[in-house]
Amino acid sequence: MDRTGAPGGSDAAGCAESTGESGKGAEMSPDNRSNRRVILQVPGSKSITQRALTIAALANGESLLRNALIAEDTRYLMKALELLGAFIQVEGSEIRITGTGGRLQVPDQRIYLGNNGTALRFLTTLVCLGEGGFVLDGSPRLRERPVEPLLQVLRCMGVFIDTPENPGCPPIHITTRGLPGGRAFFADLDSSQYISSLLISSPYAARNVKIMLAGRTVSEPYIEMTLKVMEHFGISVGRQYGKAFFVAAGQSYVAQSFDIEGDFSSASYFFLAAALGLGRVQVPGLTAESSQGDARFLKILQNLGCAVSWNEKGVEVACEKLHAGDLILPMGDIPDMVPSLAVLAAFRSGRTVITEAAHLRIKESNRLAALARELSRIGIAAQETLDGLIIDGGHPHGGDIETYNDHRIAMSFAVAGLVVPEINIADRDCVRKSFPGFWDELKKLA
Ligand SMILES: O=C(O)C1=C[C@@H](OP(=O)(O)O)[C@@H](O)[C@H](O)C1
Ligand SMILES: C=C(OP(=O)(O)O)C(=O)O
Repeated sequence: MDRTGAPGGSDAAGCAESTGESGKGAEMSPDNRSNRRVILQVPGSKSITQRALTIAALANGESLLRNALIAEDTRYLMKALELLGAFIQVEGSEIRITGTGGRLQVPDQRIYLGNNGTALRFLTTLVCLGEGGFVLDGSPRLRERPVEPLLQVLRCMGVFIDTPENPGCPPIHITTRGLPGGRAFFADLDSSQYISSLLISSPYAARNVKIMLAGRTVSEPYIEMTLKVMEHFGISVGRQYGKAFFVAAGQSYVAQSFDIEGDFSSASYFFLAAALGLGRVQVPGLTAESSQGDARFLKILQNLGCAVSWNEKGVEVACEKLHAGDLILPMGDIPDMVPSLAVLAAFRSGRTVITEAAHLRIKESNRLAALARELSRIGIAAQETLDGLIIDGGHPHGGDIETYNDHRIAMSFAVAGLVVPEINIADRDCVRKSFPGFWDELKKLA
């Protein structure tokens, strides 16, 4: 299936159409809010910040990251990288980081990562570059998030790894004398982060690394993003048809200045607001040529009738009326967009079938279960399937929303709360993971 989402493409397989009366658009903006222009700021991309931090921590010399995300996840990662020997200074959204040159310090404590899945996966390979014993650990939820496919590959290369408390999950005990390198096979993965992790640290392995992918790989745009950030810091990776990657041994990253673009995942909540008729939303700092796969959410909105326009500052999204009708949307490549899409589906006339999204079960919460349950709390029929959700749009009403300590559940339902009175988010603070300023920005739409 074509997943480009280009207008006229088959991104939205099904039979969406503009019905004139039955769409919810008219009801969504009873007070003509859809015409006002609201400028909303988003922080730097979480995924790019975490790649740049990890790579800069391996580089020789001082890197400067501008417009970095400073939030709970990146703070946990920075603390971890400091324990491993990097020197880091934060001023506003700028991070100066002096790398280790790949010579890691062995911390005298476990490395605690909260619920930062990306950092857990990235550091699992990175600590293998050291000499000694390392323990990676995190919150109770992180202790349920799997790393086993990556551990198997690292064990095959000769690293000693133990997960004494929960098989394949943190705490991860790693005893190492450097990353030996060699061949790595992955099949039918539930996270792209294993591949990004191996790619990032492979230049420092003792031998060349060849990564081969068989079967299904999820969240593929994140692998491209990894390659792009590696390239920025001076390392290019050989590849064959997107299914094999080759990293030559004996290389090192070169410290760089790096401007980090705005975060499309964070911006999706404001795009959602525009789609629900809450204003012409402008988000500066985003680029149409982004390596962030989540930019595809805009294509989905366009296919549903929203107007998306770009200028040199960023993007503007506006929506008079959403197309009604049944849709099938495969979301395997952009899992973080599913909460935003699910809330949109709740307000749209017709059935939305979200597929290829089984990996949402291993995120900050089991997002498929969480979304089905919370949508039903606001009166929307939503059913979990093997690999996604079936949502029948309708007329959401108020309700108390449980967040499961998941920032994306909180932020997507918060936007629903701007359309429908009395949607109360139980734990507002959980947005600190990726977007501490979220509530202040959202106020501009209220
Ligand atoms: O590499 C990354 O920065 C990420 C990859 C995705 O995870 P999976 O590859 O585990 O789906 C995404 O959900 C996560 O928020 C960030
Ligand atoms: C899944 C996410 O992050 P991570 O895997 O890094 O915890 C997310 O931010 O939605």
